[in-house]
Amino acid sequence: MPPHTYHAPLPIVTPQTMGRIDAAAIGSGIEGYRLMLIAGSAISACVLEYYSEAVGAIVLCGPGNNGGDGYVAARYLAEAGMPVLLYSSIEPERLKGDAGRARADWSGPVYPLEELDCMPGYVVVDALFGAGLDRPIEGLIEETIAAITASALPVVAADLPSGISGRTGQVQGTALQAEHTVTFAALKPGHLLLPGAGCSGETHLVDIGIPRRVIDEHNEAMWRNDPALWGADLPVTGAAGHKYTRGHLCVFSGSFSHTGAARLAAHSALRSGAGLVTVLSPSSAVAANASHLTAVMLRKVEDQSDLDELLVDQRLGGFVLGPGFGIGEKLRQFALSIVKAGRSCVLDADGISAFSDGPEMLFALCRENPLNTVLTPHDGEFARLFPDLHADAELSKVDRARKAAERANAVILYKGADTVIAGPDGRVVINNNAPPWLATAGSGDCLAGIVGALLVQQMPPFEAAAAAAFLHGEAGKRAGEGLIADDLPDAIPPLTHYQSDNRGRG
Ligand SMILES: NC(=O)C1=CN([C@@H]2O[C@H](COP(=O)(O)OP(=O)(O)OC[C@H]3O[C@@H](n4cnc5c(N)ncnc54)[C@H](OP(=O)(O)O)[C@@H]3O)[C@@H](O)[C@H]2O)[C@@H](O)CC1
Ligand SMILES: Nc1ncnc2c1ncn2[C@@H]1O[C@H](COP(=O)(O)OP(=O)(O)O)[C@@H](O)[C@H]1O
Ligand SMILES: [K+]
Repeated sequence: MPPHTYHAPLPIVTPQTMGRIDAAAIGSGIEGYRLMLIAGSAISACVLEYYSEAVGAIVLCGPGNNGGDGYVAARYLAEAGMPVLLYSSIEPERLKGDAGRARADWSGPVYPLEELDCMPGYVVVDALFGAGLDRPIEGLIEETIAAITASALPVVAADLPSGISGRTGQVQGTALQAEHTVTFAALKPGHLLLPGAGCSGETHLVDIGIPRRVIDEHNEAMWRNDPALWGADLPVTGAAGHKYTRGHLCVFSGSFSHTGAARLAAHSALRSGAGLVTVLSPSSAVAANASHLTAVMLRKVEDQSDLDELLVDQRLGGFVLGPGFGIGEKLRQFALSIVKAGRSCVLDADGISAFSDGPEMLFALCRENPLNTVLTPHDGEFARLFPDLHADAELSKVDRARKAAERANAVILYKGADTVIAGPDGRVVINNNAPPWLATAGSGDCLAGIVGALLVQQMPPFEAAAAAAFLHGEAGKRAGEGLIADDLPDAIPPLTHYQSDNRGRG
């Protein structure tokens, strides 16, 4: 793809903000049509790079500037010698502004969309809708998308696959499935959130001449997860360090038949640099845990008085509570006393579900002890803790995570193939390095352990959660397809791979 790309961390902006960025760039003297020419040339470059053997290109142009990109791409493809068939969803004379100019510069025929023939061997350029899609697709365009989908012709999308909301990643009526999406100036949430991420195929971000300064001025405190965001906050093990300077994490085990989750988290925490990790086990499970643990330590914690005794030791910097623990009053009391004691706390799995019927006390304690707590819900757990946010169809996953973090006064690591991490201060990252085979039992327990390990090593919680999601994804890639959760801890890459200076932080 073209050499014009931005350095990490990559900002993500909603289409609405992208419109403001376009306007600001144009207002500062950059010609709008010039931006469109570069956008169209990047689309044609993508087609030529990946589909040089295609019989020709079918270019579908819509009613706005996305259609304008299509006309420009069509012209460059034709100039490169590729046969082009261009179809328009409106009478071409109705195109205005830059799109009208792009149409005027296209000297080939324009066919009405009704005449589309999905001939084998062609590649489709989708320039129907981009940032301006604002309602469900229906009628002729819906039929067109169905015909292209049925034909299985490869699709290169301009900016966004038509039908995908750039703001939410949701399908508006129907959507095209692209193999490549060429987008401009900044990623949109729809490229990274499901199902948009899946429909986008491989996304190429192209610098069309809008200065990074202009993009940064409009930043929405949202980035694609990248070490440039948190590499400078990773713990550094100095030569004079010892195990206590690397932090001591405690992981609560469940009862006799629910002990594996805690051990996965504990093992992952050690591999993520925690100096010491102790599994806290009820008496019924001490023997089961003892028979499986070596480097990880073990201590009996049966009831609140055992925990209170433990909390006196200030070196125990953080706790992972929830995996395999069981839902009930005991969990709630444990969680509240840890947060109250000002210790770092990762609440995962049952640690989240246990508060379904009344999270207010937890949230209030988190407000009193800010920057201590990370909640790691998957979608079902999120729905239990934040049912109103989950049910609000207007909200994107980013909006939901952001509102939840603000309400809970805690960092929310909202898991899934499109994991979103949000801080109570409004910062958001979307993680996109996780391979699909991470969806395996126990994988989330490992993630909770990584978060806990980074917290006890004094990493700020938003950065710790973002780094943990990234390390978890990398571990999944290193372990490879077919992994089981037992493989993950040993596949966690060394933190030093990602350490950096403060260059990219927003
Ligand atoms: N200089 C720049 O700004 C640059 C912009 N660039 C490009 O511009 C794109 C944004 O352009 P855009 O704002 O014109 O929006 P776009 O996606 O073409 O669609 C808007 C049209 O669609 C219509 N419409 C909406 N939903 C509909 C539906 N369901 N069914 C039917 N119609 C529907 C809506 O109609 P209306 O609501 O007015 O009836 C309107 O006419 C951006 O994605 C990028 O590709 C690049 O060239 C770089 C420089
Ligand atoms: N399709 C997917 N692609 C990539 N990662 C995924 C996918 N589905 C789930 N994950 C990740 O796998 C982990 C599963 O965690 P979780 O749902 O808590 O499972 P468990 O409780 O069995 O450990 C999460 O980190 C989640 O983000
Ligand atoms: K498009």
